[in-house]
Amino acid sequence: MSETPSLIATFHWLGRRLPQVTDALQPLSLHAMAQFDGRLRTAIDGRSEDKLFAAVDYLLITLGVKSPQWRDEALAAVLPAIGVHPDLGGYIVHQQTTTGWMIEDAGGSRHLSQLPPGSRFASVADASEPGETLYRTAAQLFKGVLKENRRFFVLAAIASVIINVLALMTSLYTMQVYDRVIPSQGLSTLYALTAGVAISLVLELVGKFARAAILDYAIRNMDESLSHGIFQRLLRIRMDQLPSSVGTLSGQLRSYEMIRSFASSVSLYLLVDAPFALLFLVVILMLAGPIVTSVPVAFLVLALIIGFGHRQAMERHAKSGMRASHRKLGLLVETVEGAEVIKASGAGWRFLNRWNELSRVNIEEDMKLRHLGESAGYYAGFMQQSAYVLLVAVGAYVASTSQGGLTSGGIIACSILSGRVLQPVGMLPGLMVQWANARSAMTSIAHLFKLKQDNHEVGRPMSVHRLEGAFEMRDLEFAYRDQDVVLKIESLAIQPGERVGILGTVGSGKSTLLKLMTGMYTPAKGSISVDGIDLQQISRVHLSERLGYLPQDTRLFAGTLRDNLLLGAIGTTDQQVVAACELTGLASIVKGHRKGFDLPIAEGGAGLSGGQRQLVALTRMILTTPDVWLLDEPTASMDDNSEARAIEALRASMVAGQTMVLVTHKPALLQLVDRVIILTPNGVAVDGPRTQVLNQITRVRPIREPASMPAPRAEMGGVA
Ligand SMILES: Nc1ncnc2c1ncn2[C@@H]1O[C@H](COP(=O)(O)OP(=O)(O)OP(=O)(O)O)[C@@H](O)[C@H]1O
Repeated sequence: MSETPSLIATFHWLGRRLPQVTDALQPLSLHAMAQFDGRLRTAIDGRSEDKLFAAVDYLLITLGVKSPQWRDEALAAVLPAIGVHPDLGGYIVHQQTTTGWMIEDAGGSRHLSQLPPGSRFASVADASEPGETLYRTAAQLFKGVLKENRRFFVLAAIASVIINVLALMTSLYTMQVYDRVIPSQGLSTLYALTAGVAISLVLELVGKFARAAILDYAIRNMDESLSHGIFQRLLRIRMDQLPSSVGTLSGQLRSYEMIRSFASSVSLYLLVDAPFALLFLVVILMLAGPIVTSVPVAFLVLALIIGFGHRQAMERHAKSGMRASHRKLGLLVETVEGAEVIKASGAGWRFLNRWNELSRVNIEEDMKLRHLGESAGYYAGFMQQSAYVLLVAVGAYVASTSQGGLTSGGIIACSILSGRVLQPVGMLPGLMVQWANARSAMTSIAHLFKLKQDNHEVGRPMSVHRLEGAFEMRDLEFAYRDQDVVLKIESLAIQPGERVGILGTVGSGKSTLLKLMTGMYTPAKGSISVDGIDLQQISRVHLSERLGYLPQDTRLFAGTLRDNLLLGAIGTTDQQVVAACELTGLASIVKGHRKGFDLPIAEGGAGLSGGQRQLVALTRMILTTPDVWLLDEPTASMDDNSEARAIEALRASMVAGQTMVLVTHKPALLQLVDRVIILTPNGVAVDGPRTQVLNQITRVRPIREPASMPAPRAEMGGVA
């Protein structure tokens, strides 16, 4: 087994790549990646093949493969599989072909006539059992995460029993001192009792620390799993299901913090002690009889009634307060994003008015919630004090009127225990405010979980490793959420290898058609398929990999230029990045900046011009080497020179036989296509070979011919 760092690198690549290959798998957490790395290094340093396979077993099990089976040969029936060679490292076997195997390793995808001898193989096909690791509802997620951590709660409950039993000692000690030590002046008994109670106090303290540490650990675990689960759900929401308000959506996601703060609140820890109120009541009953016990019982019931009486109002205010705060967040996002337009149009005052109105509602609801919490708190305090006084009074009455029964030590012990019974009630108001917030946060998150996901209701999405690009649409209708139909297509077929240009007036549905072809949106009616398979049946991850989509509004993300170019790419080498940048002309921007590829890019791509952003997006797309190219106005913000270069870059990057669909208003781009479709909201108006359609348009109104309009190239495929 070699010790080269590149051997480790092949396994690191495998760790990053595998979750994407079978998309039902969970991505590897940083912690798991570190564990995997540690095991790998031990195996490689010790030159132990067994340990190497054990390390890869760890990776597979972490990713959801129940019991990895290693074989000496790859079986076509159980692909995809991973191959491990002790010297060459890890790779993925995707497909068996008539002449060999399609494999993928850190260097990219390749065809091999035979798999490297000495490799062993384990299938990862079983790992994508649907619904195994993904929760369908928010409630399932919360329950699942609680279940995963239940052993910690059992330990915390055991610690609670010990703590509460030890807590009895103080009251019993007091009783013994009053009833035995003082009357008999037994100092040695006092010393022994005091030593005993001191030990029990220390043990109680230790127990409390231990319980807090256990719960802390459990809550941290739950926190990680919940935030992971919620964000993962967000990433899987189908595009046409996403709420139109970014603010509301981010508010809904952020509201998860409320649940966390509820789950980690100190009062919740103390609530664990609540069931022990029953134990204390039993002890009071044994010490002082039913009349005295009725006092804490009556106050406990009364406090609970008052507390829960406040609950409904609290939840109502929490809900409307949260709604206002989500809308405030939405307004904030919109204002920051549109600051330039707001300033230029002098509309600041409108936004300020809306902000003030939302703030007013938000503050009012918060105040009401706080007042309710405070008043419930005052009542609880009043109950505790009254219970104490009444217990002493009733105890004294019972002691005075009955013979040989209750002693003064017994009364003091009972009053201490009664305080313990009512202690959780004092926590109730604060807890209820947090509960009200957590409940409305739960409702928000439940809404998020109700939105349909990619591959909705498809039991096992299909894996595709290559797309021919034959699209077919039948009786297609599409409407954005709760709106009118914006696109109708009775019948449209695109053959593999065709290069199609889509023209049409503003708002005629060109971009919408392209979005539907990506499979990110689903039609309200009718069907859309690629290579004979309904788009929704194909795994979203596989579609994203094989289907290149360049949207009209190019979005870049905070980070460096390199981060943006490599977004989602794995195994792309620096040479490939440089070559793609040379091709599109992005290289001149890189060379012109002191930081080169590390050029910082701010949120949303600020720092680059519109045309530069498009160049980055185009280069990114070229680097992903898709099978099908869906381009929406790829050069809309470019000047003529940049556009000409972008056209050449596209021409050079598209392989013969690949399908391309291009939406454009720019005649120059039409040189890339050999078929033109003119779209209207009511469907396809014109469809035919480029020259014929352009001539037809020119007869109606003159159109500028593309600057250079070469004859359709052989590899562009035939025209319809
Ligand atoms: N996210 C959206 N939510 C609601 N309606 C939308 C959305 N996007 C587009 N529309 C509507 O759908 C219709 C078609 O829009 P689309 O963007 O597909 O047109 P287009 O032909 O690409 O226009 P353009 O040439 O201006 O880019 C328009 O009437 C538009 O108002």
